[in-house]
Amino acid sequence: MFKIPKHQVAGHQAIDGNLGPLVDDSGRFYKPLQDDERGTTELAFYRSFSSKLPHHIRGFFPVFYGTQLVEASDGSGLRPHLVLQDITSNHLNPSILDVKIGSRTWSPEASEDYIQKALEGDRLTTTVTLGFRISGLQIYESKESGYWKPARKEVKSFSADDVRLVLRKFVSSNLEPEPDCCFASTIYGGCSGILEQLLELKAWFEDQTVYHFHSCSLLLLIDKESVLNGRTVPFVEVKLIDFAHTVEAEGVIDHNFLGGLCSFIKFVSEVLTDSKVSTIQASFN
Ligand SMILES: O=P(O)(O)O[C@@H]1[C@@H](OP(=O)(O)O)[C@H](OP(=O)(O)O)[C@H](O)[C@H](OP(=O)(O)O)[C@H]1OP(=O)(O)O
Ligand SMILES: Nc1ncnc2c1ncn2[C@@H]1O[C@H](COP(=O)(O)OP(=O)(O)O)[C@@H](O)[C@H]1O
Repeated sequence: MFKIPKHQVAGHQAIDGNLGPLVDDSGRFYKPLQDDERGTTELAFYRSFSSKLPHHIRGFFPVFYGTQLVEASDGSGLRPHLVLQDITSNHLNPSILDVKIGSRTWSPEASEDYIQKALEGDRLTTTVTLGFRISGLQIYESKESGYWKPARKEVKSFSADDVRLVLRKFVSSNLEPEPDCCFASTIYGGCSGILEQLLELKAWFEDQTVYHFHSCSLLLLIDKESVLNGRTVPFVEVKLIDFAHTVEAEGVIDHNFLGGLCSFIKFVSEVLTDSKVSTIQASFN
């Protein structure tokens, strides 16, 4: 039984008769293959990536189960879909950030029209200034208030300060008036926290000359309830998604992705450092 994903935060959506991804009850995510070269590019990536990446890096990608003909969400009939691991399955209230990495979201091989359209989006968002932009998000606050899931238009207008605030809210038990960042040390810090995972990815990007990941996103998923429940290992995942513009690197490092990743790491580190300073100050008061 296919359903519209409950926890999708960006990208094309299977609502109002549009073409978008579907999920099933067994933890699989079905992404429709686009008709143009974006579909063939993404399929070629998923078919080849596991043999080209070192073992310790493969876990940063959703598991790929092949393709399947599925009734498309826009009513256009059977269409091949990528069958992927649904990263959100098994989580009742995940908080999710989709962060599109790179100060350039287009591949040099793209058409002039596509480059112009992408450039406009890059300039209007923090992509050019920060080397990344938040593409979408949902943050779970509580049973009473549910999720904060700002509209696409609001997300696109985020400034650098808005990004800082979002990164604070992501690891807080409250969103207003001032996020408390009480989960920062467990979720951003720690030996399997987000920062450690990003640094592991960065170490690989400093060296890898296999792919250039244009317009690819980091999907950060956390489950604050797992921290509250005192799980020894809280649920914190970092995944890479969207390879519709990923091309072979031809022996050159992906400086576009690497630069954006370093910039994003700096933003996350600052939230962690500030939260430690606040904890120390509070202990003196
Ligand atoms: O036109 P938009 O604004 O919806 O652009 C889409 C992007 O949305 P965003 O600008 O980040 O909100 C969208 O980005 P997200 O996945 O939402 O981060 C994709 O980049 C999509 O392109 P493609 O299918 O990967 O080629 C983009 O779709 P296409 O227009 O290239 O089909
Ligand atoms: N494997 C996955 N499991 C769960 N959710 C996913 C998965 N891949 C993508 N998503 C969700 O779908 C959104 C859009 O995915 P993406 O691959 O970027 O699509 P598009 O090419 O339409 O931009 C992401 O922001 C995320 O919320």
